[in-house]
Amino acid sequence: MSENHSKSKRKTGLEWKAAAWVGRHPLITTTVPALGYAAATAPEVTAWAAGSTLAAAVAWGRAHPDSFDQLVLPHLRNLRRRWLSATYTGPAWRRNMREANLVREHPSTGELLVPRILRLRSYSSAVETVWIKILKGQTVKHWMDAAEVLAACFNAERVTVEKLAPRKIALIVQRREPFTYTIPAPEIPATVEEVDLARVHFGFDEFGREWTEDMSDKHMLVSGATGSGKNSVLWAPLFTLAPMIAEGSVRLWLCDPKQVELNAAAPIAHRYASGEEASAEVVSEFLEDQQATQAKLHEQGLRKFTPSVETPLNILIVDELGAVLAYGSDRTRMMRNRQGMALVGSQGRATGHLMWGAVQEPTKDTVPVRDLFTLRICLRVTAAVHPEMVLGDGARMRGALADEIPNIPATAGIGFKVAERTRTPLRVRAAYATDADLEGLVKHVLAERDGHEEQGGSHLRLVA
Ligand SMILES: Nc1ncnc2c1ncn2[C@@H]1O[C@H](COP(=O)(O)OP(=O)(O)OP(=O)(O)O)[C@@H](O)[C@H]1O
Repeated sequence: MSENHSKSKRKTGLEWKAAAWVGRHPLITTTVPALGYAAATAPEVTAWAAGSTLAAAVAWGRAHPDSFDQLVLPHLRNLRRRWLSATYTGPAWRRNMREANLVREHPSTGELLVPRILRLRSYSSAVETVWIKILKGQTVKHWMDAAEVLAACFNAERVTVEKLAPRKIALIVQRREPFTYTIPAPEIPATVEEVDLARVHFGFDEFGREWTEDMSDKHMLVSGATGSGKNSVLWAPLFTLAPMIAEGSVRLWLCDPKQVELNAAAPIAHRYASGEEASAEVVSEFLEDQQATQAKLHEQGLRKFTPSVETPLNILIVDELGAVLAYGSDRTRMMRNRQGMALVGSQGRATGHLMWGAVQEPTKDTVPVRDLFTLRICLRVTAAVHPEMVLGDGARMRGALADEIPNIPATAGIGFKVAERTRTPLRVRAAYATDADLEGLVKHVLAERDGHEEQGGSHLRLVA
């Protein structure tokens, strides 16, 4: 058979196109007619059922916002974005595709071929991901080149393209930047009793909710390029912990290989090390302390510890993990640090020995103990692979576009964490403590400590 015979100039019949559409959208094509039929035949019953469902949903949302936000809200958001907004529904989608030059005419029938939406998920009010079947002959590059026009058409701040399969891509559409202001340093609780380790204040999330973390047993990793604001994430929780630091039930072990960032906290630290060699000493002392506590708990037949002055919560804070674990000057020392931090990461939680670390490049080569961190925060990074390295597989696809955060001072402290239950990335911003705030924090802790210390003696021992 010749080519001409196999390709008809007639378009596929509308009824077949409609049937294909119905096949692709079974839920909507069964529920809408069913509701229409019910409303026509039994309007009162339908109105009563609709009213009760609405009332139940409102009651649920008010009684238990957490489960409602987790189980119901995402579906409502998907529905609204996909079918009720003028971006992705039939004519609007076709218009947007035409504007972005992503449509084509069928060579023989002249029919307008439009890329097809396969699925949409609105992971938060700020981000949605749209799976698309692209046209034959189109490449990811066509779409990347059109990203700016698409953002304008969708009325979005940014659109990023991910390749999934030869003719399948995902558009990650970021609607808006929720943070246009700097968040001031957290308040210091007045007394130790007011400190809730399960709700340590870090800043705010994209929904305007307070961003708090349970820091009683978390190892925290903060990743971000230079100037992304990693220090603000390390400093913010110290404000909530201040009364415990003053009392001695939280002890800070600081490693400052770059010799600048954590310097201000030296006076309130249990140990402070500046430089690589001293940092290695602190890591090994920290491990010794962990092992001694393990032995003590074992002796007393205890399996769990509660922070107190006698059994304090110890936090090892390493300003630049790379310098301690990967590109420091002494290889043997780095291997010892790796081993030490691996033991802290795997066994420290039971004895109240936690580690918090900041890193610019979150690769396994730089942070071999990466997977041992139980709370991970990804600020602005320099590569598209970094968000996945820090936050886990699929995080970027779900909207953690940390590599797309503009490299400008106004975005410092903005990043993503992953919501524990849903694995959905949450955009957050850390509070920012100015030099004066840090000075105030240190003064406050020292003054409180004086009050606690009739017994005398300094908590600080500098490692030279
Ligand atoms: N949470 C924040 N909110 C607003 N601005 C911030 C925040 N954190 C930092 N900044 C601003 O960004 C600047 C750089 O921050 P910072 O030094 O903490 O970055 P970094 O990631 O630690 O960089 P480096 O790796 O070079 O040490 C700060 O001097 C401050 O002006």
